[in-house]
Amino acid sequence: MSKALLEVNNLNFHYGKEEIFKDLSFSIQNQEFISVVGPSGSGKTTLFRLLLGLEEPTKGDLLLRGQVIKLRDGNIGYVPQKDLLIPWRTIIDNVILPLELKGIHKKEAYEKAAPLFVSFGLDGTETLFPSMLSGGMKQRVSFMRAYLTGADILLLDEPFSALDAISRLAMQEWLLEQWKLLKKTIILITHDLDEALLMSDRIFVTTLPPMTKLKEVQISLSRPRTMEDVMNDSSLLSAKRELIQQFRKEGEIFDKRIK
Ligand SMILES: Nc1ncnc2c1ncn2[C@@H]1O[C@H](COP(=O)(O)OP(=O)(O)OP(=O)(O)O)[C@@H](O)[C@H]1O
Repeated sequence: MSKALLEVNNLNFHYGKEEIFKDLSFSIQNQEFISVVGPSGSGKTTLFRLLLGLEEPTKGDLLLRGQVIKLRDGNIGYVPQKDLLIPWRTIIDNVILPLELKGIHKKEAYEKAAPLFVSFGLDGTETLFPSMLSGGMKQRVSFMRAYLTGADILLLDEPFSALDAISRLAMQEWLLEQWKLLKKTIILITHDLDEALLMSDRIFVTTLPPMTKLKEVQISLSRPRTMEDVMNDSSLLSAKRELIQQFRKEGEIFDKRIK
């Protein structure tokens, strides 16, 4: 296998006395689609904060193309659970924000963003305001904004959790197309197992802190995939069973801790 795009080596991190990661190591290859699933409070968001350079490891390395990740170096983009669009800026002014922050002139930023509106399914929304868009459209705007940072890796934190089932499925299929087209590496936090099975090359399962190891499930179903393929594939059924058993185990540990 080629050299990893992202490498996490012996990561240690704690909030005060609470140890979240202890000697955690993993790596991610260029253009992989990784989902992260696991119980609430197991450190998924904290892992994203470390990758974004918003927290510093107590010990260990986080390397992107062999270089230590620095605070907001712009090589990792982020799509949050809530779109966090600025309500008083038009859609195009929202998406060019990362370019403006880099000091790129507004006219040039518009020229860069404008052609993307069609492929992001947002044609005609340029001069509208966020409140005029559906939830799925707002998440596509948010994704376009992260893409325009020029980042190699996009971190998606439950981006579809607020959408209804039909919009969610449409967005999942849309995201898979974009991932293939844009040739990015995606790490997606989700609580939806079917979503993880549909999207991922590998699923990382987080465990309650202190986490020393990510359990990993490889999804070998061929692409392109649909949700029907996921539902009809018997090998995925056993992957799902394995994931559910893992969650039950974590649930039992959690129950013991709170009793
Ligand atoms: N800023 C903080 N200060 C102190 N402790 C924190 C902070 N953020 C998170 N924690 C604690 O760290 C642990 C991991 O939290 P984190 O939010 O990363 O988990 P998570 O897996 O993303 O959870 P969820 O699925 O509920 O979003 C939890 O015990 C949480 O209470």
